[in-house]
Amino acid sequence: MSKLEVSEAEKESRKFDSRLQSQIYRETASLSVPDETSSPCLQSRYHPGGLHPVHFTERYNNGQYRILNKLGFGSSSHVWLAEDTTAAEPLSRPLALKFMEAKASERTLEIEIHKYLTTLAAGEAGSRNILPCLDTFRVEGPNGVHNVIVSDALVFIPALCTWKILEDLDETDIVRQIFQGVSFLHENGVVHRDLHCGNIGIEIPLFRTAGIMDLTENDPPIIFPCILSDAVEHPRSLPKYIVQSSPALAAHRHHYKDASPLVVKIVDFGCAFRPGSSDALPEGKPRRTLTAPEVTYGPWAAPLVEIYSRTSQSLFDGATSSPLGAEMAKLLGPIPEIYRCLLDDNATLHHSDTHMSLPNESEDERFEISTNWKTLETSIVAARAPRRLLSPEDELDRVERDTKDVQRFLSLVKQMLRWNAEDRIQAKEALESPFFTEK
Ligand SMILES: Nc1ncnc2c1ncn2[C@@H]1O[C@H](COP(=O)(O)OP(=O)(O)OP(=O)(O)O)[C@@H](O)[C@H]1O
Repeated sequence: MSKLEVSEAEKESRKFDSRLQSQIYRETASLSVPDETSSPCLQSRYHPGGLHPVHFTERYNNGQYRILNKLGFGSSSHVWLAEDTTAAEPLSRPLALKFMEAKASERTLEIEIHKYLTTLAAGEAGSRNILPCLDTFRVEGPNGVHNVIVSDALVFIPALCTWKILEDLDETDIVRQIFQGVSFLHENGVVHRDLHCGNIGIEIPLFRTAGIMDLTENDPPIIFPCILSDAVEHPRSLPKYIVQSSPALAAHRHHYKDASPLVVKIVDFGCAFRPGSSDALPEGKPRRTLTAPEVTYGPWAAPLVEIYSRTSQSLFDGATSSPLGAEMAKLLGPIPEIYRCLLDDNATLHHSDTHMSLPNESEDERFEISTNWKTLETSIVAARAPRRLLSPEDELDRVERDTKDVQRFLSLVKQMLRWNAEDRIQAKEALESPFFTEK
């Protein structure tokens, strides 16, 4: 790189810093404080064993990665947007740095599995649907030693739902690529165990070509200073300010208009494990509403329904008046004896038998279940109505087209929602389903 180029890059970076400073205080004045920045949250997350206090423009890994914004947070980490200051490309590619809590960093299975998947033959069908781990390093700070995983920054399904961008994308292709990724994981002996929409990222070609500045142009960081009334000195374990997560890479719909070929990337191997290996089952708890009943952790068909209905609403919410088991029974049929404890939301299931005899459905129950599937079909077709107003004729055509699609989609979902694990369709078989082949 020539001297001139270096100074141009520096200039750009200074421009960004001053833009950041002026935005920070303007934004904090006008916004209400979101959950992640509230003080109980602060106290519970920044302490020895907890999160590392990360600040803008800090550099990590011997100065290589420079922090620009916050992308998100999960149960055991927070994820930051960064650039690689040593990269040879003229435009910085957006990177995600996942800083794990110090306590969670003692368990290294996530990194081990992530690296293992990254090293598997690139090009193997489905491997491109797993987010590669580009680098890892460790940071020592006031709260302990933290593992950091570096990967490409992506945009996630919940953000696409919020911006109402999913309808501009080919959702069938998204669902197909999720199956390809899951099939790749299973063929390589890895079970993800926490497949929710927040772990399904999308990469569009623009992410590789535009550079960080363009991708985040209208998305200045929003921060909330940490003002501690009774603290004489600011504790080192706490950050000086909390940054609101900003998942907005290229937040404008026109960026997604010609977004193909978009690539789905499955992320977060914090709950993943390799059955049959000597790995201990990770401590992380997947969401009850999404994972299979035999592990009290239910069917991953749920995030697919969120995508296809474009609502970001889970198939089973687990928060209504009826317990999770009763919600599932409305679609899967009478609850087998062995799962009756799912009728008590606080109960935990202690068995690993995946085959059981199913109770017979009465005529009334059969009718009720098929009505419930019909209701689900109607609600997904309605939720798929486009933003722009259609003429009555066009709306009729749309409903007819979507009804056929949704019926094919739900017939696949039905094959995933079975009490007996052995009766469920495998990810590989699903790729041959009419939902994909008859489109
Ligand atoms: N590569 C990435 N690019 C952009 N944002 C990301 C990336 N990876 C993670 N995020 C954001 O950070 C959030 C948390 O990440 P992740 O799920 O890996 O953390 P976690 O602590 O393991 O969370 P949980 O176990 O609660 O799912 C994601 O839901 C997403 O919003």
